[in-house]
Amino acid sequence: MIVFDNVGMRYPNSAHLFRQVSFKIDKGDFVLVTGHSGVGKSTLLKLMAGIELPTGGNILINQQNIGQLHANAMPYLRRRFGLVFQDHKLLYDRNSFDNVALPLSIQGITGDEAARRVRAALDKVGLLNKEKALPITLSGGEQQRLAIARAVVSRPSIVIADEPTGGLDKTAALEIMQLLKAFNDVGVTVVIAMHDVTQVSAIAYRTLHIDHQMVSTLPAQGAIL
Ligand SMILES: Nc1ncnc2c1ncn2[C@@H]1O[C@H](COP(=O)(O)OP(=O)(O)OP(=O)(O)O)[C@@H](O)[C@H]1O
Repeated sequence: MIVFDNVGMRYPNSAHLFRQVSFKIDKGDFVLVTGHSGVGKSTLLKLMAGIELPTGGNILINQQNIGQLHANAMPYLRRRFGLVFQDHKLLYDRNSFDNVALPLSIQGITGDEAARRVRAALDKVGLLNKEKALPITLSGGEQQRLAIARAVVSRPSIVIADEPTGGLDKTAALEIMQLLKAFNDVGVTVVIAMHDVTQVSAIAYRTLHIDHQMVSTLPAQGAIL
């Protein structure tokens, strides 16, 4: 569970992005973070994942206050999260298999166990037949699916995706959303930042809308696929 309790955030030498923001995301929720460009969607996701720390208030991840965590504990917290960025952050000199294996090798998981988990993740995103392909040879949608495989290979309980459908056509965008929904259907909490929600109207979700330094919670919208 993710709890924001009176959270404030301002970058150095900048105005406040948020003031006294409070909300709760329950385990298994499927949440969209919406708002216009520059309003702070990416920052909100970074705060959730402990990549940025708030300048006020408290953020709790599964009852742990991340502001009070020892620096040594941060890597363990981050393992709960699978992160998907709009620009993929793939390694373009490594093939698909190696890209997905990377988070496992950082955790010391190698050999047969790693190979089994990498192939299971590639299979889930429909890229098992592309394990030897370099990312540059994949389409935009396939690269994004590869980034999702890399994000879920460590079996995170929360997947955070920043504009995961950016730059994709409607069909590829819907595929990505269905994929994220499939992980959500087996219990993974999914939080997605998205400025254009019209692409995903067929998916049920809760919305956190950011406007004027405030975050409001809107009820579920759309219909189940
Ligand atoms: N590391 C940083 N240091 C200083 N300012 C930052 C930093 N990161 C973001 N900002 C500023 O904070 C504001 C919010 O940025 P953020 O990326 O969170 O917005 P966003 O809603 O995700 O935007 P977009 O939809 O365009 O991606 C912007 O004005 C941005 O310039």
